[in-house]
Amino acid sequence: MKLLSQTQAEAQSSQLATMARDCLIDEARLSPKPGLVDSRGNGAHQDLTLALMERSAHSLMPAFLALARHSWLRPADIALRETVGRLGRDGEQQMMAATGGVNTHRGAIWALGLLVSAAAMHGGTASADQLTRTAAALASLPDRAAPKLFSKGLKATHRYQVPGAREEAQQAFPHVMKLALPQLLASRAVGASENEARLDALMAIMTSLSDTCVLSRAGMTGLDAMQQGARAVLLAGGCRTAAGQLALSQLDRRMLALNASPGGAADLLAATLFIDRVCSPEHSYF
Ligand SMILES: CC(C)(COP(=O)(O)OP(=O)(O)OC[C@H]1O[C@@H](n2cnc3c(N)ncnc32)[C@H](O)[C@@H]1O)[C@@H](O)C(=O)NCCC(=O)NCCS
Ligand SMILES: Nc1ncnc2c1ncn2[C@@H]1O[C@H](COP(=O)(O)OP(=O)(O)OP(=O)(O)O)[C@@H](O)[C@H]1O
Repeated sequence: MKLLSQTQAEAQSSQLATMARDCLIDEARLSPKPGLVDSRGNGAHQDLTLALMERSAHSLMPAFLALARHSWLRPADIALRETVGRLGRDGEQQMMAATGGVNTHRGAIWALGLLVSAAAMHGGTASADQLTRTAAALASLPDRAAPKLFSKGLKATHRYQVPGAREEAQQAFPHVMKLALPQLLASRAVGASENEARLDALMAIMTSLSDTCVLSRAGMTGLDAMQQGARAVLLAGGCRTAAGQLALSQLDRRMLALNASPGGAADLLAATLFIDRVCSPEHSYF
């Protein structure tokens, strides 16, 4: 009996890690995304390519697998928070080794890492609400081993007095739960293709996120351009309409002109796709 449940835990952990990796690849390939790396090219980035993003996503499989295994049926306590912190930092090192020192997925490791852990903590049976609340509980606990780094993201949150990646997780991913997932479902329901529905979900995040990637490179001007441009796409009817596609290409040009890239929004789209997949009733795993 014990052996059977161990085998199940192992198989399900492996499935969670595979889903997290696939969501990163789906996000990276999704096109056309404003300012971001996609199947068309490098967006506003000098040091990133689609091939590098995909290599990075593959390099993160062991980290996601370790996160799922160590979190399996565990409660949200400081011991688990510290384990997850260590495994997340190991994942960052694996990413850096795979990319020759380029930050391809730091924010994504944080968001997806917490969600993979949360799914494993629930042993596979969780709603989107439960998943994000459990991830938030974990993200809100202190990690004594966390290095005191003054990152670009922290600098932007202090300078502009806005929430960043930590707060998004600690507040149970409001941009995923209140904006992206409802938009993904609404766009699918009106007949958008899967590609268009995902782009609409990305737009929904961009209407409101204080994306510290954009703030660091292009300040408040860049953030305003991102939020207003994304609203214009959705107001025009979203990416399945000709007007929405025109607004999207205008937003893309504007982001490139400002050297802005909404990496935080891209991470939260990957998180949205992960929750959509994990909580899908068609998913045989749950
Ligand atoms: C919390 C993290 C993301 C650091 O955030 P910080 O804002 O200090 O720094 P940094 O600029 O390096 O990275 C922020 C990244 O988050 C993403 N992001 C930017 N803005 C936002 C936002 N508003 N909401 C969500 N994500 C965002 C972007 O990808 C950005 O590059 C993370 O690297 C971290 O501290 N990890 C520690 C390891 C850990 O505890 N892991 C546990 C889960 S695996
Ligand atoms: N498709 C994508 N294109 C670009 N960035 C992405 C994409 N998907 C996710 N990201 C996120 O964006 C972040 C990278 O953004 P960025 O390059 O602005 O960060 P940086 O390396 O800290 O800053 P800079 O490039 O300004 O030196 C990563 O942490 C990653 O998680």
